Amino acid sequence: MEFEFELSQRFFFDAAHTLRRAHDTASSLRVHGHTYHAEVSVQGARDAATGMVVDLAVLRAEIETLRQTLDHHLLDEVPGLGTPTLENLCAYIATALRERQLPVSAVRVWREAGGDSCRLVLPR
Ligand SMILES: Nc1nc2c(c(=O)[nH]1)N=C([C@H](O)[C@H](O)COP(=O)(O)OP(=O)(O)OP(=O)(O)O)CN2
Ligand SMILES: [Zn+2]
Repeated sequence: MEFEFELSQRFFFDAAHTLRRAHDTASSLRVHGHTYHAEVSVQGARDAATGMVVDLAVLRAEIETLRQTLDHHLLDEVPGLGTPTLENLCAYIATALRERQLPVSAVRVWREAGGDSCRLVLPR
């Protein structure tokens, strides 16, 4: 029987943004920062030779490359992100890593301070 595994790695980044929205706009409109936390999950069967779904060192290296496009950036100006919401951050991270041929199954992004969290589950 072939098992399916899910590996996950976490990272964080500090970034600024503004957020235009109908509700409670004053503070959100000013440029301000957050510490964002993210967790990327990859899913699949083991490679018979390596016993791995994907080498965690490879995943970590790809995440670090991606992280550099977000950390200490003004998210409003990050190409391809769109409005800097948690949803768009999840989609941005998932898209970037899938483009690197990683079998991403889910991405979660959250902010500890306000308790906000968003999880994106991708179809297989
Ligand atoms: N569907 C979504 N709704 C909202 C999002 C989101 O990402 N998806 N984000 C926000 C705000 O960014 C969030 O409420 C935090 O408020 P913000 O003005 O950005 O910063 P604060 O300092 O007020 O929040 P802290 O988390 O306490 O730093 C709203 N809706
Ligand atoms: Zn904010």
